[in-house]
Amino acid sequence: MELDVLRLAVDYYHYLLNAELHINEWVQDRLSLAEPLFRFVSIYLEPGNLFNVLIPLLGICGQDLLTHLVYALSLVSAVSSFEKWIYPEWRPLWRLRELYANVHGIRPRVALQSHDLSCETSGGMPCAHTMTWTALLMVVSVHLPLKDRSANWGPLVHLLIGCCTLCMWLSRLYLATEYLHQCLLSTYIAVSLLASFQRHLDQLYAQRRGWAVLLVLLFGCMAISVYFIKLQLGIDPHWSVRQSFKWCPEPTYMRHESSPIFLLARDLGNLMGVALSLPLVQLRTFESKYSHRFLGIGILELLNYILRLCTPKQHGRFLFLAYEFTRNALHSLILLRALPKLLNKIS
Ligand SMILES: O=P(O)(O)OC[C@H]1O[C@@H](O)[C@H](O)[C@@H](O)[C@@H]1O
Repeated sequence: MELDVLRLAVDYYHYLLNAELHINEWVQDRLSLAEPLFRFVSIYLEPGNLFNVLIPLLGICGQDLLTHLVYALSLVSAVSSFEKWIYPEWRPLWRLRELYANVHGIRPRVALQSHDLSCETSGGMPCAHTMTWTALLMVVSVHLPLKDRSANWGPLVHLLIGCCTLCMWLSRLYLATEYLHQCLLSTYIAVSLLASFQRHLDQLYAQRRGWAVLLVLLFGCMAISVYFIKLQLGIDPHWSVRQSFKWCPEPTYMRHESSPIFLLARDLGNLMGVALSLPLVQLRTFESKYSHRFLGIGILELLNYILRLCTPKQHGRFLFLAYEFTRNALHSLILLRALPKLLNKIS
């Protein structure tokens, strides 16, 4: 009986995945005019660019906003990378190609175009672009200097956030990197995470450094355990990378920086930087002049850019991961701890 229910659920899930391919096809057919916008959104608003460009830029407005953004988005992005590592779900293009490759199976009457940006190497669920983008918009909305927030501006701000999020969904659907349910669930997860983050904001800022560092190390150990558990169970930990290699029309479109292990190293690095900078209760209230903030953040991001260019990609996986972990940890540590102290002294 239980087995029948399970089989029914699995069948329904596969049916849903196949049916949803028509949504991607519809978006590609009907909204091709907006392709430049969709490409812009997926390239420039991807999580890596948010951390390296947009968050520091927004951080010029104030330390409180910067601290809130780095802390919340590091958590949200880490959750997304963990989920991708534990259970990498299908992406529409992989699934469609697999269905067509199966000579005995039923082939759906769907045609999807593959783009250079479609060659992602991590799983489809959750959509990291959607999660981090939604979280960023929500944090920024909390800091908008609006009078009478609830009565007049509240609905308008929510409408704006909704439109920007929709634009990200359409971009991912158009590039056939995500299914619609993955976009919807990602927004739901991001909103829920942000809501509970907001509820415990004071405690989170007041956390002790030692505990937080221990927790990040524990997350790291969990990620390594997942790898070995999967090997024990006969599950390929690199399934998503292999799918990408199999179906990407041009291997040079694939990027080291989007592989699941890299994403984990990047996000654990960000989290470690946040953990090392705790407690943040006082630091986030440090005031400084805009011109000083502009200069300080500008110099830091220039150095970060040079370090990114020097990433050792050809000297083995371990060096690459250790470098990325350290660079991201230092980046958030400086943004949250060293920068406010330095600017406060100068101002
Ligand atoms: O999950 P998505 O939205 O398809 O994105 C896949 C990856 O795309 C990369 O460009 C991002 O740097 C990663 O953070 C992200 O995980």
